[in-house]
Formats: sequence, C-alpha cells, structure tokens
Amino acid sequence: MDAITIRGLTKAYGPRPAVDGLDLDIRTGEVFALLGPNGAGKTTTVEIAEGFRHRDAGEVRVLGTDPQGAGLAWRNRIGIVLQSSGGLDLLTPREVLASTAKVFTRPRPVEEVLAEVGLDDRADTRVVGLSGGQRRRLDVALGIIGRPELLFLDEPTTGFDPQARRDFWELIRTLAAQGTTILLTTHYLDEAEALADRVGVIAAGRLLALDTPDALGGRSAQEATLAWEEDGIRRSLRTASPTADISRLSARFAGGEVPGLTVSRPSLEDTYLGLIAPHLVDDRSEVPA
Ligand SMILES: Nc1ncnc2c1ncn2[C@@H]1O[C@H](COP(=O)(O)OP(=O)(O)OP(=O)(O)O)[C@@H](O)[C@H]1O
Repeated sequence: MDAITIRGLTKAYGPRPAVDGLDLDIRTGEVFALLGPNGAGKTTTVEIAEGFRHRDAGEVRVLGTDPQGAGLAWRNRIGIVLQSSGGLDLLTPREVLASTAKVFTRPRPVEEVLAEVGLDDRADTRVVGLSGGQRRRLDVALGIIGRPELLFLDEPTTGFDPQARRDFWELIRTLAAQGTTILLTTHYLDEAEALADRVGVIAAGRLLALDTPDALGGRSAQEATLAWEEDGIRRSLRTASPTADISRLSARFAGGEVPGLTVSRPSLEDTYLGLIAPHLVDDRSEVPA
C-alpha cells in the first residue's frame, strides 16, 4: 500500500485553484521531494495531507485514512515539521521534547532524539539562546519524537549553513534507512537530488513531472560536456562517450593530467527551470502594473 494516495485533488481560495486536479502517490519507505515555484500549491497539498486544510474535491488517503477528520490514532503515526515553530523561547529543548513526547503513545527516548538531531550539547539551553539552525533541528526533533511512519518536512533547511545542511541530510538518510516515509518540500534542487528517491514538480496546482532525480535531470540519457584548458583557451566538447574522449584527451597531454578538466551533464536544476518557466510568465502577467 502507498503511504499517500491523492486523486483529483482540488482546492481554491478564490477564483483560481491553488491545487488543480492533482494526482500523486507517495510510496511507503521512499523519500519524496515536492518541488515548485512560490505559490505552486505545495503547502496547500501537504497541509491537506496532514489534515490541516479541507479540500474542495478529490480523494486523499494518508496511511490508509482520509486525513480530513482523522483521529488521534492516525495523528500518532505521522510527524510534521512546519516551516517554523515559535512560542517556546523560555523552555529548553529537553523540556520541549519531554512534554511533546507525552502526547504520543510510542515516543522515542528524548536523549536519543537529542543526539540524532545533534542537539545533545544544547539540551539544557533555553530555546531563545539557540541559533537559527539549532532551532530548526529542534523543529525536526519535534517531528520525529513520536516515532512517525510518515514524516512531512516543509522547507526543512531554509537558513542552514552548508555544514548544518549536510548534517541534516545525514539525519534524513538515517530516518529513511530506519523505514520512515518522508515527504519534503524544498526550493533547493541539490537537496532534492541528494535526498529524494523521486521528485514531483508542481506549478499552478498541477503536476508537471514526476520521476527519479537522475531521470528528471536527464543524467542517464543526455550527452556530457567535457571542458579543459589547452593553449591558453578554455575548450569544450559535447559527447555521448566521455570516458573514451577523456582517454584520448589524456593521451594529448602525454598521459598526464588534463588541465582544468570538468565533466558535466544537464542538472536537475536545468530541467526544473525549463519545466516551470511558462508558469512563471503566467504568474507575473497577473501582477497589476
Ligand atoms: N490561506 C490562504 N488564503 C488565500 N490564498 C491562499 C492561502 N494559502 C495559499 N493561498 C494561495 O494559494 C496558492 C498556493 O499557495 P501554497 O502556499 O500552497 O504554495 P507553495 O507552493 O507552498 O508556495 P511557497 O513555495 O511560496 O511556499 C498561492 O497563490 C497562494 O497565494
């Protein structure tokens, strides 16, 4: 059974639908990244799946249950990391986690979660004294304290420094290896590429593409570009057989290092920007002059 099944999901706040007949399946155990420009309908979709918003039409099943009006037993099985949580300033991470753990029937030990998100040395510091990245770790800790089967992460690494992002990615991989299904929204293409088994691209409330990051980026199918320095000039070559060409190039340099050699293929970002470009033009045309 899929963790999430969405069929014909529609939601409008005004005349224009925010989600417009969306079909989507999230498989049990996968890390799925939902990408899309601002206003694409990601948060609306995710919040409907979390049971926080009502839909206008369509079918939604999350862990086999319609989230609209689902009870506590269902809520115990999911974890949610919102864009930011506030109002906890005077408590410590240990206190916040200990009191949240009481809500769940099968919580994880507080110490274990503190260590997993890398907050063990800040466990007794008031939240007000944590850095932005450390607060975000606490948000994640709150999302996983209930031992969720399915974890929703809304733009989890916004504001992280590069090392904090790498640490966070490791945490997500650990959770995925433990069998947690993860649905994340992100604006970072490298994050989707690093973490996701599959990526869905939405714009104007519709699904534009759905595939593995490699297939979406065309990595497996498209030609590579080799670039190198020779005679003081940067040269480049598009090729379907980069390995053979590199070995020919290397021979030109007497088998030594080819100066400044790079090998690149179209990235997920290239494909993504191409997919959403028409929808960005649509949005701008609606902004009054
Ligand atoms: N509560 C609301 N009331 C009115 N309109 C809303 C509401 N929530 C979202 N919208 C509109 O619905 C559309 C989709 O918004 P949504 O927040 O789902 O997009 P998103 O893909 O999550 O965007 P972002 O990347 O900016 O977070 C947008 O046009 C937004 O302005």
